[in-house]
Amino acid sequence: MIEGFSAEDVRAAEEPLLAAGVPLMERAAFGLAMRALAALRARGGVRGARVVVLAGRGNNGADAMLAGAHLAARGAAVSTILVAGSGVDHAVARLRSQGGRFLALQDADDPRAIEMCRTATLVLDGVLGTGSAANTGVRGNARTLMAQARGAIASAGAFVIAVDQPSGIDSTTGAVPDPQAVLPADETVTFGAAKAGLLCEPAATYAGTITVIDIGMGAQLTATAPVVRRLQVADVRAERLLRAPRASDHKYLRGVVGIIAGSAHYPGAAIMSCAAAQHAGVGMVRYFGPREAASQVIAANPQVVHAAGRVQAYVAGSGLPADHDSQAGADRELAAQYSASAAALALALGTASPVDLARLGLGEGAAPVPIVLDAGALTALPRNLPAHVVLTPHAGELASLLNQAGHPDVTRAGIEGAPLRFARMAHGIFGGTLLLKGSTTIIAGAGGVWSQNDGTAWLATAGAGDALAGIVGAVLAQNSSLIMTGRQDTGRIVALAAMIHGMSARFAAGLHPVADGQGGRIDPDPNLGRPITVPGLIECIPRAVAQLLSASPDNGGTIV
Ligand SMILES: NC(=O)C1=CN([C@@H]2O[C@H](COP(=O)(O)OP(=O)(O)OC[C@H]3O[C@@H](n4cnc5c(N)ncnc54)[C@H](O)[C@@H]3O)[C@@H](O)[C@H]2O)[C@@H](O)CC1
Ligand SMILES: Nc1ncnc2c1ncn2[C@@H]1O[C@H](COP(=O)(O)OP(=O)(O)O)[C@@H](O)[C@H]1O
Ligand SMILES: [K+]
Repeated sequence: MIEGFSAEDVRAAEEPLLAAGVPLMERAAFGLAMRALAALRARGGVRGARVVVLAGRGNNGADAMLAGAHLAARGAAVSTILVAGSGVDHAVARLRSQGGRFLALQDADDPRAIEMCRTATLVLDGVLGTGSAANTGVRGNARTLMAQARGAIASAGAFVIAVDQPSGIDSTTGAVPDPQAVLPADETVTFGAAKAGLLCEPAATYAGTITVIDIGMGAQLTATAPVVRRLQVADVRAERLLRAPRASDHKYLRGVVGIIAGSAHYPGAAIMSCAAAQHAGVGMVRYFGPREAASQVIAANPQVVHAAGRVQAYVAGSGLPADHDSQAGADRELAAQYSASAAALALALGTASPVDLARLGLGEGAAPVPIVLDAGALTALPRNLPAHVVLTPHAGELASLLNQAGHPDVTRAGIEGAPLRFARMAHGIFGGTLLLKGSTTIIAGAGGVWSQNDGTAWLATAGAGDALAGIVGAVLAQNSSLIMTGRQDTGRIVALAAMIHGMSARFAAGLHPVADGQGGRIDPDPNLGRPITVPGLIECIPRAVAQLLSASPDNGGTIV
């Protein structure tokens, strides 16, 4: 599990250690230097490599310079641009004593600074860390330099390491107030604990891979709730969030999903959602829809059952248009789908009428089960939804929901610029468990906020959301009784679904982890790979599930 804390909480955790004389900065700088050495070794070696340190006047710059001193001691040519004209004295002195050279920036347009960047092998961005008071981005000369240096550093092909965080991001929220002046990093080496902002967009895009350096303050943070968490493969295995079927299982014990999606005019979403749910390992998928749509769904997925009846979770709304009234008025099939979706929501809320129950093929006394509300089911929502009602909007759909809820100024672009903030805001208004789709998926629920980025940008393809809804439905169905009895956090299970979806996409795109030759694994750059289609993604879901199960003690498989 990666936990992301607020800058404030990390600073509070550091305080007693600093007061006790624990050398946090030395440890941070050493850890940073080790990562920098690894990057240099992978790029032709350390001796003679040109390292440029961008150092602000605070402790972030000091970390970068102290790491620079380690690199200089091993033969790298280290040049430091003191972007505020000066830096922490003892760090300047240490680096100077190892032969480091300095440019104290007085003129933001000093051509020598850009020239240094243009020939760099490695850049350490130590302009600003958690000490940035206001959410303004980098200011002053440093701002001008950062904006100009970006192009020069990119043209040099230099490897960029952000020290603690990319300078100018908001450490806690992930906001990037001045994107033109933020240097995109290949790796962020962060100290003590991940900062929450690194796990959230848009900052996450600038952070690259995140390495947390243990500087001995873990114990100080154990009592502090993280702002965000990220589920990892090892967590799924350790917590047994997925289980392989037992010899005694029959299909009803493995979970049944009911899918209320699509129509004869819009069958694609239903086909993909049903297929995704089935590939994620449920015992059965029931399709609730008109006969003509069902025949298309079954032609594509012969195992799907077109008969109402008991399920452990519903998925409603994928492939149904959002403008209910005009659509449903003209189309009886759509009207029937909307009312089935409303009936399933009523069942989840415990307010289903006999008519609702009959529509779902259930008898009196049927118990509430979890439900996913996607696309066309995401309108006119009641408030204070229970956690087992899962909403899966993208930014545009969330903007409409918030507009309807009395926030007319919220826009899609606004949400994309601050997904953590708006996901929490929407969760505060509607309750339930909210999954906000995007390049990083944010899940806000009663148990806290999760941020998953297991996918690839190849996922930005039509139908990927329909597959996600099916996978969420499948894992909810498999965990239905745990969720409904309060023994499992819905958000954690929804984060698992986002993870399965992302991993499947990476497999489909050819982004398989590879062995590093030392018993470890290297994840390839998620921006490489190849185009995917949603059917291709769906074919890879079993492989993702297998990987998540493989090392669990009762399964004994091998890592794929
Ligand atoms: N507290 C500690 O002992 C530790 C701190 N560490 C490092 O220290 C960093 C925090 O250091 P500081 O608190 O000194 O803060 P920073 O180094 O992040 O920045 C503070 C300096 O930047 C300037 N500044 C603030 N906002 C600015 C803006 N918007 N534009 C331009 N300049 C701005 C301020 O004048 C101040 O001098 C962490 O990110 C981490 O890198 C690590 O060494 C671990 C231990
Ligand atoms: N750039 C990206 N990087 C990673 N994942 C993405 C990216 N863009 C979209 N996704 C994911 O792809 C899916 C798209 O869903 P959605 O927007 O509902 O598409 P559709 O309506 O076509 O199915 C979501 O799971 C989203 O998180
Ligand atoms: K920094």
